[in-house]
Amino acid sequence: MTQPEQKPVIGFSCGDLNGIGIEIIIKTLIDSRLTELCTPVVFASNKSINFYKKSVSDGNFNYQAVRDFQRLSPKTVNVFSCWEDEVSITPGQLTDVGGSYAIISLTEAVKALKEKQIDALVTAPIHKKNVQSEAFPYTGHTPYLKAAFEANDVVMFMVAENIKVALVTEHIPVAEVAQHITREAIVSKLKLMNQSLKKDFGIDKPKIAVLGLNPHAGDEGLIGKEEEEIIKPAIKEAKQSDVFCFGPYSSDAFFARGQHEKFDAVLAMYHDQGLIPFKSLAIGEGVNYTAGLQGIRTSPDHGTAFDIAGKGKADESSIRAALFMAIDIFRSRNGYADARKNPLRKMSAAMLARAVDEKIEEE
Ligand SMILES: NC(=O)C1=CN([C@@H]2O[C@H](COP(=O)(O)OP(=O)(O)OC[C@H]3O[C@@H](n4cnc5c(N)ncnc54)[C@H](O)[C@@H]3O)[C@@H](O)[C@H]2O)C=CC1
Ligand SMILES: NCC(=O)COP(=O)(O)O
Repeated sequence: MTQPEQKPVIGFSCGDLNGIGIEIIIKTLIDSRLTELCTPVVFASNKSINFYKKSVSDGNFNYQAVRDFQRLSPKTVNVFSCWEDEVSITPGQLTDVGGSYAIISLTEAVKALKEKQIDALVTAPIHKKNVQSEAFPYTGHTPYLKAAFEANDVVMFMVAENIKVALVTEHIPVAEVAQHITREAIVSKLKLMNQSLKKDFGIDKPKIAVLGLNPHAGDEGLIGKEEEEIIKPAIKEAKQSDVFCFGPYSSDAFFARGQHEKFDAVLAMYHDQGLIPFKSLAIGEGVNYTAGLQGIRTSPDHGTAFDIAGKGKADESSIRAALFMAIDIFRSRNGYADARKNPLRKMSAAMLARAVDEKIEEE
């Protein structure tokens, strides 16, 4: 892996072979100026890259194929060959092949992230259904990464310039949401958000809003008890752990009235409660970040988009934002560590004034 002051090595997993993943990766990395900021490594195969090169208007995408991280070129895009097989690529179709090669790419990339061969990983979208297997029983990248890194907890953090939204529950049926809203889960997500906002986004004293679960945040217990019995006590507990958090707020008007602008981030109770306002306000430039993980993983905020796959119509703005965010977080984490290397630097002037010099006995 690179030294902090050098440019980071950023891996890309290719996502579903029949989705828009490889197309948006090519559309992003075709801009050769990016190699001044990072060394990109795409986990895929030459043939799959060549297949999608055609759907990019000028098709003029240069790369070098590698099988050894020692041979990465810092001057061009590197394609790390994960398979040599002849694979049938059928854009727009939900096939086992599309899913299984997505997982080959992802597992190879995550291995590289864990072994610090790459500094951060940008994942292109997978289809949740066709990746299911005994080896991959996960409803997405987030739970897979949590298991791969043996993390106690992680939080799905949707991040854009103008809005940051994290989720308590992710990909579970709506019928099961309420039973997963627990005090422990909320406190854990709040602590992870707080830590991530400081360490990854450089916000010293983050201010977090917590949404309610029920209409009108339960209307003082009339329309559901979760706010009174679970969410308010969780906010109180998190505050005692130095998390500057407030709520629960009624979610229906929260974003429409611009309340999110008064906070550094918002914790939503379930997927659509957070992602509908997020995607509407991030206007195509939102990033899905897995906070709480030792490794850095970002992703575009959209899915496989089978309806437009292979047609050259996919917009790469979100995956480009995911790449820039991965680079920023890499820098921010290193800066955070550096700034705290010497605790003396954190001492206030008053503390320094009160400090008494250690007596050094003369020989
Ligand atoms: N990070 C990941 O791996 C993600 C995976 N998914 C998965 O993707 C699959 C399809 O999900 P959907 O709900 O249909 O959402 P989707 O994001 O794939 O598509 C929704 C609509 O947005 C359009 N769209 C999406 N990305 C676009 C882009 N970059 N440029 C232009 N148009 C774009 C699509 O054409 C479609 O009309 C599901 O299996 C879902 O679970 C969804 C979100 C993230
Ligand atoms: N709605 C976000 C999504 O589907 C991505 O999930 P994950 O793959 O990042 O866990």
